[in-house]
Amino acid sequence: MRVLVTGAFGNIGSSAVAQLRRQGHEVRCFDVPSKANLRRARGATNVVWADIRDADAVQRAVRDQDVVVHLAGLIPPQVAEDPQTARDVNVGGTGNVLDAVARHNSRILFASTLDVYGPTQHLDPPRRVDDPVARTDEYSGHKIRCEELVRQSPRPWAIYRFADVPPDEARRPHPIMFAIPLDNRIELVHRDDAGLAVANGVAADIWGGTWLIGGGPSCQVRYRDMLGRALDAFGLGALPDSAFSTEPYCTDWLDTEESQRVLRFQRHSFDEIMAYVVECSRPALAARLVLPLVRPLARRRILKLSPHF
Ligand SMILES: O=c1ccn([C@@H]2O[C@H](COP(=O)(O)OP(=O)(O)O[C@H]3O[C@H](CO)[C@@H](O)[C@H](O)[C@H]3O)[C@@H](O)[C@H]2O)c(=O)[nH]1
Repeated sequence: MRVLVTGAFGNIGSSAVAQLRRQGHEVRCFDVPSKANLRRARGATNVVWADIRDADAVQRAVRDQDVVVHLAGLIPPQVAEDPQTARDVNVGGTGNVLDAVARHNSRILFASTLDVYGPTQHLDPPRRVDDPVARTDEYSGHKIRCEELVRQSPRPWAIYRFADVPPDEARRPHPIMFAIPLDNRIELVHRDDAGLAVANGVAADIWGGTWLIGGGPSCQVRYRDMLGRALDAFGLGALPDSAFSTEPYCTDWLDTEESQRVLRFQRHSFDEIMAYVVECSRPALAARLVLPLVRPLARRRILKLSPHF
């Protein structure tokens, strides 16, 4: 199949592209020429460097494509930094893709998120596809609006709601890490499993459906487990509970039984995901050697990001 992937050099995108190509699909990559993307794209072929807000560029890229995997978008915490731009990219960009898909008789696989459920810790897990959605911030509002637009498409569509997909490079410390209560349920999915779900999906019977993409029961943990594992790996040790919010936050465990049955993508456990994350973000040897010396300073700098501490 000919598959256009927007946001092709992002976290999920780069894994999806590799696995689509491995499965024999003809992949065209669409992304913005940011420094990070140009670095990731070294040696890549069939690349369209353009902005998803550019309707003409999107039309040209979608022509002749059987499926569009639409991943291009801004995610938290960047969304909050410039909400108007984020809206133009996330909602406006999706509108451009939907227009092009309709014009060129293609299909759309749209990337959404479990954030659309809002805070759900007061409910029994897991979250299911038919649970109600609730806008709690800009990002969830964008994705809920995009899901509505996608469902109105005259062409075949599918929506993937992704759990947390840790990237293959260190997440910079940011105040958002303190916004999640430590006992919040959270589900992870390995980026290669997320990419495999995309690759397996384009030729599967997913159309007209919404699919939950999490790592499955072995990846359902508490935020405390996930963060603790990462902090320990860097020799930073646990941070005080009082640094973390107690306000409900939108992460939860997902019912992935049906998506796993159809997409066969869950290949990594929580332990394997965290080992991968630690490996990818491991500081250079020199930095590791001085880490014990700067540990108190590093902890203080991270804790300074907490509005609760
Ligand atoms: O103005 C912009 C901003 C970003 N991007 C691209 O969008 C992609 C975003 O990827 P990344 O930031 O690594 O996030 P992912 O974790 O891969 O996010 C995917 O999964 C999220 C749900 O977890 C979805 O919200 C996103 O749309 C989808 O790309 C990258 O290729 C960016 O270059 C654009 O094309 N235009």
